[in-house]
Amino acid sequence: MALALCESGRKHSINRDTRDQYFKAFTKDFTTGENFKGPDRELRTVRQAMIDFLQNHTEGNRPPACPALDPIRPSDVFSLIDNRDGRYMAILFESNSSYVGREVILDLIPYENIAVKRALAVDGAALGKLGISSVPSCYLIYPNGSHGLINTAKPLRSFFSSYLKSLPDVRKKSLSLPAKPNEEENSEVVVWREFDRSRLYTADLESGLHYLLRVELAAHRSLAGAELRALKDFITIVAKLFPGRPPVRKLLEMLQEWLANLPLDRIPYNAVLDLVNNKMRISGIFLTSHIKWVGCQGSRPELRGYTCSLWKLFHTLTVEAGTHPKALDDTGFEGDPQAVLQVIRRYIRTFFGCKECGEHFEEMAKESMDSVKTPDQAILWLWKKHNLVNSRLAGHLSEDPRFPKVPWPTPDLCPACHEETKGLDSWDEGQALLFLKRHYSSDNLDHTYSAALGGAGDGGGLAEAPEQEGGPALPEKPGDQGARSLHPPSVPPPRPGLSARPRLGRGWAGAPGRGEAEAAVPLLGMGFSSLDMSLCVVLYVASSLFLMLMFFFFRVRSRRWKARHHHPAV
Ligand SMILES: Cc1cc2nc3c(=O)[nH]c(=O)nc-3n(C[C@H](O)[C@H](O)[C@H](O)COP(=O)(O)OP(=O)(O)OC[C@H]3O[C@@H](n4cnc5c(N)ncnc54)[C@H](O)[C@@H]3O)c2cc1C
Repeated sequence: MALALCESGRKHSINRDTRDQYFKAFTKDFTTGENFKGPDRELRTVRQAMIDFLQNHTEGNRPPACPALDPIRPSDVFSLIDNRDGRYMAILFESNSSYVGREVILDLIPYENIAVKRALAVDGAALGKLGISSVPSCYLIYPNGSHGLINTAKPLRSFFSSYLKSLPDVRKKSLSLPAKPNEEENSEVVVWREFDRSRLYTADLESGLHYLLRVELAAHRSLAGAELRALKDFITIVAKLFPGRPPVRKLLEMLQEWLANLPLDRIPYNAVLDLVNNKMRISGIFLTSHIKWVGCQGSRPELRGYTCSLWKLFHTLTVEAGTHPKALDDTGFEGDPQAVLQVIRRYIRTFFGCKECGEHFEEMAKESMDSVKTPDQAILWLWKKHNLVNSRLAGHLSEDPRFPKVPWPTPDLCPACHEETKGLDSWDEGQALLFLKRHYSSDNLDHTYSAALGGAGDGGGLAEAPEQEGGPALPEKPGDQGARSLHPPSVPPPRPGLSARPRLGRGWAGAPGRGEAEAAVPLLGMGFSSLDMSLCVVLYVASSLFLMLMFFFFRVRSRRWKARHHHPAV
């Protein structure tokens, strides 16, 4: 709860077993706390009691991180306008009994470049001057001195808080990170791409697919058994449901058909890579070999990126399955509402580089994936679990201060999704489902910044070194501290085609060795891949057998003919 953020001394705590006890910050003497006896034990009542307790006890031994919770006078707003301090100043006008102002003040504690105050709607003249006709309302003074009422769809705490958090330059205070050892790395220039949070960017999905197929899978030298089945099923689902551009869809379809018709029970990863790189130079097939994050950009190279794009891909797949019921016909997955989720689950378990993340996901899947009975429930299941992950990771070192982990969609993206029930934020799941179907649909795909579509063989051309702008947020080696579980390896980006295997960080299961990477080098300098060479060997053996058969066939025939010729029937 936000209250805990105010204290640098003891924590206020609630003993839920018996009665609520509160401990003042910086209490030195032994104490059993102060009892609270409210009218009920509802969450809202307890939360408001905590706010009262915090507000009342702060006079003497005030925790330095705790902002003032007492109201200012409405007329003080005018002096705040005159004496601005370069930050945003938000003033919540509310009635005497309202807690919205204090809740928004507490919600914004972890954010910088903004201060929030509250005022009671008692001075009609001042309210009139400010144009306030109803409460609660939020009056905002901008850093440049302009000011006015803000417009939110509903006058609720979550809407005010979300609006204020999303103001330009309002960021989560960053937790101190260990300094990077290399000065040069710090001076890396990252070009920022402006984007619209309400759109889904093709560049993110395609960069994610490139990473998945050419980097994440490359940690597996060869694929057999359960791994191969997990890959086949995942590629089937993606090939049938990926809503992106036709050349990428065609590549996925080709890969899926190849995997589906494979007579072998073990394949080298290089064979997959050859297809992804379109070594056969089939026209109309293309997947970028460049990473270009747009909606998944991080404010630092090690933040966001791949894992963000993976979530977006997964949501897109569940939504496509929910909105195109026939898409999985003839795949063996038709009619199974859990199919997409179960295939995603096996991908995460088998291939996702962040093992710790995979374990968390598996726990959630074990707990409730079986309860999914319709494609719409599958969409909602993934959405809810993603929000659970968001709340678990809020405040984590892997959180990008520019993209705080908050329940999604935020009220500005989907006002209809948010409700307040008994004073607590709640979701309208029907509206959330509609929103998810819109947001993750092909109609919402934005091709801005996506790679120019190359001709045959351009995807992963041999001479092409991939650009890796912003750096992907690589899942990191298992076993490292959770907080640092998504750091990029300190290695150059992979070179698809030529030694196509990336040099991955320690601990990645099956990270390829040098010898294997060299196996992907074109053989005989003639552009033959290992797939081409194995096909040649098979053809060679088959034609030799055929020639030998023909030889014996004609030999036997000519002997019979000779025998008949020398001993004619009488
Ligand atoms: C399956 C999986 C499990 C993970 N588990 C862990 C873990 O245990 N520990 C860890 O440190 N990291 C984990 N990660 C990574 C982590 O969840 C984030 O991807 C990463 O921190 C980057 O966060 P982000 O800000 O880009 O937003 P992300 O959480 O990656 O979200 C990407 C985008 O999806 C949209 N979005 C956000 N929430 C939702 C939602 N509820 N429904 C639909 N769309 C939404 C938003 O547009 C957001 O920008 C996991 C990733 C995946 C794919």
